[in-house]
Amino acid sequence: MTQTPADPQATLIDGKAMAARVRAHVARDVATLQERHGLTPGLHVVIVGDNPASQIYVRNKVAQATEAGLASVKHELPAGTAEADLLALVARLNADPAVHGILVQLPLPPQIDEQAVIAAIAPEKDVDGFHVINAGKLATGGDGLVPCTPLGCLIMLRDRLGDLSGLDALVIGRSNIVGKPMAQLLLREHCTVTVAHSRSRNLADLCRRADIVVAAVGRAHLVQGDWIKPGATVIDVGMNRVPTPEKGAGKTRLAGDVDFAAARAVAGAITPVPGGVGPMTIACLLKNTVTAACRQAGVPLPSPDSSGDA
Ligand SMILES: Nc1nc(=O)c2c([nH]1)NC[C@@H]1CN(c3ccc(C(=O)N[C@@H](CCC(=O)O)C(=O)O)cc3)C=[N+]21
Repeated sequence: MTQTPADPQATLIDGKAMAARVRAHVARDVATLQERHGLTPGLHVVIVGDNPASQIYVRNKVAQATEAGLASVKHELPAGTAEADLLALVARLNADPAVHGILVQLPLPPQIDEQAVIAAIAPEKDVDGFHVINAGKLATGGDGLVPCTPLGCLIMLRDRLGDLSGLDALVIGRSNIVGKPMAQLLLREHCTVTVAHSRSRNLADLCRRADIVVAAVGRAHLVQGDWIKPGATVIDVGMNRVPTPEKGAGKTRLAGDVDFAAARAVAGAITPVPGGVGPMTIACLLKNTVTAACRQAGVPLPSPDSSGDA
C-alpha cells in the first residue's frame, strides 16, 4: 500500500469505545432498576462442549455482564450432552423469575438440533433475538428482542449518519442471525435495502451504488476497495481467522470480510476488525437483557433511547 499522510482516510468507527458507552448506559440503567424496583436483570449463558473460541466469547460476555451489574450465570455442559438435557435446562431457566435473559451459545454439537433449542427458549427471555416470534416481530413492526449483532451495527450507523432515511443500503449475507435481521432493521429505518449473497451476480456493482455496506458473509477480504462508493459507510461483520505465516507456523489473525486498507482509502467511515462490530454485539446483549428484564417485571426502561428497539 502506498499512502502518504495527505491521502484521505475514512473515519474509523471505534466499536470498542462505543461499546464501552453502551455498557456504561446499561450499568446506569441497572443501578436505577435496583434502586427503584429492587430488580437485578439476570443473564444466563449456556455453553455446550469445550470449543476454545466459544469459551472465550462466553467468558467475555459473563465478565462484561457482571461488570455492568447484571446477575450473570454461566452453565457449562459437556460436549456429549443429550438434546433432552439441554431442553430441560432451558425449561428450568424459562420458569425461573430471576432469569430474564437466556443465551445458548451456538454452534451446538451435532446431536443437538439448534432450531429445537432456540424454539424452546421463552421469546421474552430470548436475548439473542433468534426465536421465530422475535424474528416475526422484527419483520412485522412489533417490539420483540432484536439480534445483538445487527442491533450493534444499527447503533454505529445511527451514530455516524444520524437519520438513515432514503439511503441505499447493501447487506451482503442472508443469515438468520445477521443478514436478514439487518435488512429488516434498515428497512425500519427507511433505507432502500438490497440483500446480496453467494449467488448474487453483480456484487461489485451493487456495492458501488450503496451508501451503506454491511458485510456479513464470512469470507476474508471479499469486499474490494474499488467496490466502495466514495464516502460510503462500511460495517464489517466478518470474523475470519486467516493464517499469518510471518508470525510463525499455525499463527492466525482476525480479518473482516472487507479489504480494510483499500476500503479505508475510499469510504467515509469504516469499522475495524477486531474492535468494531464484535464489542458492540456483546454490549447489545447486555442492553437486550435490561430490556427483557423491564418487560418481564412490567416496569419502564429507566432511560429509553432511540437506538434500535429499546
Ligand atoms: N447464541 C449465540 N449468540 C452470539 O451472539 C454468538 C454465538 N451464539 N456464538 C458465537 C458468536 C460469535 N460472537 C462474538 C461476539 C463478540 C466478539 C468480539 O467481541 N470480538 C472481538 C475480538 C475477539 C478476538 O480477538 O478473537 C472484536 O471483534 O473486537 C466475537 C464474537 C457472538 N456469537
